[in-house]
Amino acid sequence: MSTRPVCVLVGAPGSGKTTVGEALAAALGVAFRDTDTDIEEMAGKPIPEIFVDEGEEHFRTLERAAVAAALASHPGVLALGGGAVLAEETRAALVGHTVVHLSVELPDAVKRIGLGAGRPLLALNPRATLKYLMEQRRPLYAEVATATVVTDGRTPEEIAADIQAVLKH
Ligand SMILES: Nc1ncnc2c1ncn2[C@@H]1O[C@H](COP(=O)(O)OP(=O)(O)O)[C@@H](O)[C@H]1O
Ligand SMILES: O=C(O)C1=C[C@@H](OP(=O)(O)O)[C@@H](O)[C@H](O)C1
Ligand SMILES: [Mg+2]
Repeated sequence: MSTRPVCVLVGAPGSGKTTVGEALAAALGVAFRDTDTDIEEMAGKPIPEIFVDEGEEHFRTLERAAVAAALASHPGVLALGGGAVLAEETRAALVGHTVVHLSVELPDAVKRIGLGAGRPLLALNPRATLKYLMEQRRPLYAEVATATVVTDGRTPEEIAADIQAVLKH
């Protein structure tokens, strides 16, 4: 059996990578993995605590390692954290994989994220920070994606069905 993910999900915080990834994996009958969960297991603490105790740079180091490990070993659906594509090493590692960009515009992302609970980068001024992050990262998501699926105004199940259609092509 292949050890490559059937699909890697990238996109901004609030695009639904974790939620849609779980629905997609269930629909396909494969395992779901989220690098944020792997990082929390590696560090032995939740992501906000990693940011407080060791800082973002350390989180990014763990994230590069978690993504590389999962790309090499996870045969199911893989969701990355929204900032994983900031690393050139990770963008290079994604070449050759089936990478779906879940796109979301600011209004839906803000509604879904709320006050940014559990997302340390969005703890202060979530709307303005999210706007900045989305503008900074949009070209990076486009660079790594082999397909883009629009999520605004759609349910996770509808989005998962769209991704399944993409995977059949
Ligand atoms: N298509 C959607 N429509 C409405 N709410 C959604 C949708 N996708 C995700 N959500 C909600 O938005 C929040 C963030 O979703 P999540 O899957 O954690 O996004 P990501 O992993 O991309 O940051 C969660 O509360 C989730 O229930
Ligand atoms: O955008 C980011 O830099 C981050 C997004 C989060 O994942 P989600 O995109 O799943 O929220 C998580 O990896 C961490 O809080 C940093
Ligand atoms: Mg997530």
